[in-house]
Amino acid sequence: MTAAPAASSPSTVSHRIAVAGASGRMGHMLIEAVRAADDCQLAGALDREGSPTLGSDAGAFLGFASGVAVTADLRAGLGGAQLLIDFTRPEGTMAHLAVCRELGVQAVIGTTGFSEAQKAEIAEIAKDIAIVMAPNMSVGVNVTFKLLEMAAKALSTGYDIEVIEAHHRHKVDAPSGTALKMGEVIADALGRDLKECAVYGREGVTGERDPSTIGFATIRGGDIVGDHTVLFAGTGERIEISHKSSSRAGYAQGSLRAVRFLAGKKNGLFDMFDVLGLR
Ligand SMILES: NC(=O)C1=CN([C@@H]2O[C@H](COP(=O)(O)OP(=O)(O)OC[C@H]3O[C@@H](n4cnc5c(N)ncnc54)[C@H](OP(=O)(O)O)[C@@H]3O)[C@@H](O)[C@H]2O)C=CC1
Ligand SMILES: O=C(O)C1=N[C@H](C(=O)O)C[C@H](O)C1
Repeated sequence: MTAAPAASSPSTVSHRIAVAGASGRMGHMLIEAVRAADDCQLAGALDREGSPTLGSDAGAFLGFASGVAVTADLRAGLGGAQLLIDFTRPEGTMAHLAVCRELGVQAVIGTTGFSEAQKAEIAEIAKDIAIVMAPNMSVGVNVTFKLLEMAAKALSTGYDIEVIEAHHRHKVDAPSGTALKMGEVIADALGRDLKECAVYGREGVTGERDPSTIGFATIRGGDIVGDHTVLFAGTGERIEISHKSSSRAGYAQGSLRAVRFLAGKKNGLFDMFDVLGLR
């Protein structure tokens, strides 16, 4: 009888992953998730120039030696990796992607706040390398997008639609990428263009609500991980569809599902609907 290889034996490791924003909230979560996954291996860790973590072991915050030093040298950080997981800022992601393209490294992008021009550039880059990009990697949020599509179609007249989101005090973009995606899903389901019907906050004498609009409200405070509610307000009733994250672990686990989905793919731009089979 042949013994099965140990779960952590090198023969089971198939995904060599670099993590960008290695000292960030998501960077830490991802390094921990990669460490815990039998089929993943940390192959690079990036932080930007000036970061106090440069040169230290990427696992130090967990008290373990990963053998990977945090670097700001993109070619050194990506050289040994098959894939980059990037949760940073749009300008950082764009710089990282340029090197990924050069080296043939795939990418899972969780960063939010891209401009339309940056999104178009990412679609161009995806002609050369395979990319999964999504404003929210959690399974629950992506299922919520599907619920919203169904609700919007069923409640297409007589209901005012408002997207309300709350996040921690450190978040720099608003509305959240997830809230914007919720707006897009609803607008698409209703045959509207979000660019034309979105209302981002209200102040002063606004006049009565235009029923064709989709409103957004943003709350920032404390350590809220991420709450999203879509309100369909009708006459005599309200429907609320909510998702609340109480941990970032779901974003990291979703990212690893995206890593596995990309295995063997040469190019193309995908999202979590592709990864989760929700399209
Ligand atoms: N898709 C999803 O499921 C999720 C997406 N996000 C998104 O991920 C991103 C990061 O979130 P979070 O981890 O909370 O943020 P943090 O601020 O905690 O971490 C960001 C990391 O990126 C680094 N960074 C910032 N700017 C640059 C740059 N120009 N180039 C390279 N690195 C840079 C930071 O370095 P430094 O510390 O030096 O500034 C830090 O290490 C946000 O856009 C957020 O919206 C977050 C959670 C889930
Ligand atoms: O910055 C965050 O924290 C989060 N950002 C993402 C977004 O902008 O939607 C996803 C999640 O809500 C957490």
